[in-house]
Amino acid sequence: MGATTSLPMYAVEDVPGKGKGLIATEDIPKGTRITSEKPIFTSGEHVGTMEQLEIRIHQQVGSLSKDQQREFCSMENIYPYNNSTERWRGIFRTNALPMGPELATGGIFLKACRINHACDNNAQNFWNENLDQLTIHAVRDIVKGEEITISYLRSRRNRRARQEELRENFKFTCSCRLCSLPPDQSRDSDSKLDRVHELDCVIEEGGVPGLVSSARRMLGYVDEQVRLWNEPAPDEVGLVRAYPDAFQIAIANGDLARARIFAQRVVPLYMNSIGDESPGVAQYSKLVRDPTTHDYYGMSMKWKTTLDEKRRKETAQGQLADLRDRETFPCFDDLPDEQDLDTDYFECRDMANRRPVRHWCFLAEIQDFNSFIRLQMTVKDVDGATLPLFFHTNRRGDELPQSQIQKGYTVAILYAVRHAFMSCEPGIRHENPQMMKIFHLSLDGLQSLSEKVQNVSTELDGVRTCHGCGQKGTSRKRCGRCSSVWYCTRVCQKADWIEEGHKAECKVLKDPDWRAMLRLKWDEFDGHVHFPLRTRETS
Ligand SMILES: C[S@@+](CC[C@H](N)C(=O)[O-])C[C@H]1O[C@@H](n2cnc3c(N)ncnc32)[C@H](O)[C@@H]1O
Repeated sequence: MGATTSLPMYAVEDVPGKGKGLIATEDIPKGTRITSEKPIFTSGEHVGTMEQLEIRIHQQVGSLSKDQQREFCSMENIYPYNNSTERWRGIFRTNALPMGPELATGGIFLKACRINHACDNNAQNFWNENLDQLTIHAVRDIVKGEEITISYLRSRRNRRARQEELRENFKFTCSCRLCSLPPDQSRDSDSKLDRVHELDCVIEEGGVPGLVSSARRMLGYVDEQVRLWNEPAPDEVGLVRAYPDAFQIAIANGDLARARIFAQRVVPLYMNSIGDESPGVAQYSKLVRDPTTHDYYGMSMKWKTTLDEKRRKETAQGQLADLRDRETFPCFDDLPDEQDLDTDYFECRDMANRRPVRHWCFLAEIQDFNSFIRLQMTVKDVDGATLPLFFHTNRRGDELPQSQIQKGYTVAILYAVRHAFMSCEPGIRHENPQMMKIFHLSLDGLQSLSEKVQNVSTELDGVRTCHGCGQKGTSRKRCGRCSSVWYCTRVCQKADWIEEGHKAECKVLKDPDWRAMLRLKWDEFDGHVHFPLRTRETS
């Protein structure tokens, strides 16, 4: 892949209505490097005005060989001119191809500049800074006799926008396959391209902060783009733009498993369109090996996964919630800010009417507390960050019973938001006691318990796992207090109670709030829930 054969696989020929163009002289499979070449001259990097460009081109053309000058002068010029300097500038502006993504520098390439445009191009031009050459790769299979085409457009918009851009910049009306679709198919194609463009704009508008603050929404948009680019058949030119976005969203939120999958999808797409010695292929191959090397890694860990782990799916039917799931049980940094409309958490209305799109719960372990004027705690969150928690309850009797609060217990706050205190210290200001609950277990104990419940309380074909020794069997001996765990023998049960700490867990397992927390459909919001927490299954 990416190799150029010694004989060119194309010929420069007259193409009706387009001047000259490149025609394939053999079948060219997708991914083939059709040509790779150095410019005969460039605009240079810092050309500010037309006059400067004119001077630069005059000097450059003057120093070309006679053959190169002849070739250059035979190129198309769509601009009027009065003298040779203006003519050369016109030829340069008609033909120069970009050397880099910034479009700041353009170059004249004797072969590549002969390639005409098509909106559904079958080849792609790319300035490869590793090779210091411009490459042209086939992005689709090209058959012998077919014209080789690239896209002159910044992005693929609807038919009208494309035609306007081409008329304005290149003075021709495109009649490619996409521009010549029958009206109903053209309408379908336009509405798909309009939607892709609309999604591009929203993703771009969110910028880097949006990758975290609106991660779910952004990934949903990219997912929609991928679906659109796959209809009716995969369009690699579109997909190669979408997957890097998906990678960035996953890595910015700590989801190594998905980030790696997205990086894996980028690599072959880049190989096909820009070649295996391109910086993009090197960059994404490295990210497949270790996605944590990306700059955005660590911005947030709310979707944290290890490389080989599958991200846990939303609470599926019958599946219990996982207290280690960072989306439902976020760390402090991933909570929405009191002042922001974080669309990962809220529907996009105004601040006064923001409505959650799902439920979430902040979990933290109590490190210290006092109730000098108001109840105040210092807590440690799921990421190990320490922060203050202040309670402002105005209704008398709403305060939490002091007996419930102890160092080492875990506090759970529904719909928690970040608050900046007068001292500028970040923390949580809490007002509604119904949104808070203290569990008499450490945070780690609570998280492990949710895992254990998932693993040992469920039965498969009548087979259960003994909570004491871990062996599988069909025993019917169940803890009579919490009814949540099974044992193979009384000996196992006794040992678990005394030695393995089931005594402390049992209290939590019996708690209806705990049971409801595991069974709540956290992703389905149809009104706020509060403590005492009840779901249809637990009430
Ligand atoms: C970079 S040149 C391409 C090579 C050019 N055809 C030649 O003969 O040297 C760009 C110019 O080619 C013509 N051209 C390119 N693509 C075309 C298309 N799809 N339809 C009509 N003219 C096209 C336009 O005049 C455009 O300004």
